[in-house]
Amino acid sequence: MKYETQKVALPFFMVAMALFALQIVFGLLAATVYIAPNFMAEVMPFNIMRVSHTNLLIVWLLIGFMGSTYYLMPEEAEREIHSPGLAYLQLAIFAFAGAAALVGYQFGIHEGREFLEQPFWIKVLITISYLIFLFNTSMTLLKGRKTAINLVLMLGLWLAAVFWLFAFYNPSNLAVDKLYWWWVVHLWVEGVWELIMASLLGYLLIKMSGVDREVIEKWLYVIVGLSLFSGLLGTGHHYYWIGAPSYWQPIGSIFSTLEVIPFFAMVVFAFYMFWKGSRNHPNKAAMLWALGCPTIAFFGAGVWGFMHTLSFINYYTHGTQVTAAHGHLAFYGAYVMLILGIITYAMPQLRRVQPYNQVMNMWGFWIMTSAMCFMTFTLTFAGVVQTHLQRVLGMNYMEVQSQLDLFYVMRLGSGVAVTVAAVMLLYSFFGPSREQVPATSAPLTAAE
Ligand code: HEM
Ligand code: HEM
Ligand SMILES: [Fe+2]
Repeated sequence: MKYETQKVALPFFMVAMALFALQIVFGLLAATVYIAPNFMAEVMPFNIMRVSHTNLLIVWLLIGFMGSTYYLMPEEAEREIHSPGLAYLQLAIFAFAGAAALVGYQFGIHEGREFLEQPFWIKVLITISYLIFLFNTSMTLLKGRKTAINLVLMLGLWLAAVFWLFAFYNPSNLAVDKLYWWWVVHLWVEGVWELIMASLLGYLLIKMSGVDREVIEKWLYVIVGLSLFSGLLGTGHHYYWIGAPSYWQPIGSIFSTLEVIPFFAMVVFAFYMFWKGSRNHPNKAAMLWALGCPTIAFFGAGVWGFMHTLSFINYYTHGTQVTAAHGHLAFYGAYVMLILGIITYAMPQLRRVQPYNQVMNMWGFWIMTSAMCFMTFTLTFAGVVQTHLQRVLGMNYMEVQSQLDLFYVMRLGSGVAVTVAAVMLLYSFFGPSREQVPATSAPLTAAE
């Protein structure tokens, strides 16, 4: 760690991981309801488990993005963070807002609108915290060195704030409501968050592969261009059945198909850099995440997204378990693995015990990734059966659900495996350090 204020990232990573653990707990509860419908019905209805699960995911990913930004910004900008005090303050506000939302949900206080259920005043707190974060990191950037990595990262973070503003606009006409709802939900994960993903991956690749910055920067600009070009009009794949004009059928189908390209480019980018790179970085676990993230993102977002993105296919699959399968693998590959990778890379340096508990971390990687893939397969099979029975044969929804029990049991089983892997990862991040720096490994240079 070259700069003192990089350590600001540590509490962000700790809070993010605590919320990740909670997210998984709510996922397990919701998955149990699928098998035993009355499970906890009196204490916590399914919709509350679900909203807690999805909101915790988004909140911890955002906190993870913030921590990652604080971690890399000093190295990229070659100066200390503008104000560490502001960083701790905005984390406290954000964590308080997230916790208040979560507690409120348990009492049934929410505004509906999937993912944007937070009550108005909590949205305001989130906005304040995020603006402090943007101010703090932008000031650091403005006064320091500008690189493609920190510029693209900040662009992604700023654009995320711009689209977040549409969360405050909730028209009473349901069709118009949905139209703008997707400006947050789709344009984040299939637009501006991709800029965050590409730049954070670029950072890991520069650090670990030793490839020239110029090469990485060129790729970065291409990926940014491709993401925005395809992702903006790709929103049309959510406008098929909400009362929007019919020209969205071809526009949505064509542009969302193009969305696969930036995800593919990121896989090629990562493997090519490691293949070209000369450096033998000691943190093998972080390398595994840096390669695994774009790979699983390509399958989850690219392949599983394409599966149901053409309007004449989506006509049948819309809102079935196929969607849930895609939602899980895409979020996991693109954003969960990204943050886990950054933490795997940064933690040994933040704790000054480089590298450590790598074997445990890599087991966590393989178990969690296989379990998420297995969960995706079970939900995909469930979705295909559901689509056929419900949308082709016209069977009643609940009757169809009773045919899908086996898949739901297997989904819960893979959820248990994810939980085991999460415990291993948390131990590898925060537990006592096991491994010493092997004498033969490359010495840590300032470039680490
Ligand atoms: C990392 C990137 C992505 C993430 C995190 C993601 C996540 C999600 C989630 C959570 C949903 C469900 C939304 C809801 O109705 O509540 C969804 C829907 C959808 N996604 Fe993605 N997605 C990503 C990329 C893509 C890509 C690249 C494509 C196309 C190639 C795609 C195609 C779709 C389609 C067509 C739907 C609507 C499904 C339906 O009609 O029920 N997604 N996505
Ligand atoms: C890190 C991994 C995980 C991520 C990124 C994730 C993400 C998501 C997302 C985005 C949704 C909304 C899906 C949609 O609207 O289509 C969702 C719903 C859900 N997740 Fe997860 N999840 C994860 C882990 C788990 C685990 C371990 C379980 C437990 C088995 C689980 C069980 C569920 C259930 C039951 C739902 C509700 C599905 C429904 O409404 O039908 N998730 N998750
Ligand atoms: Fe989308």
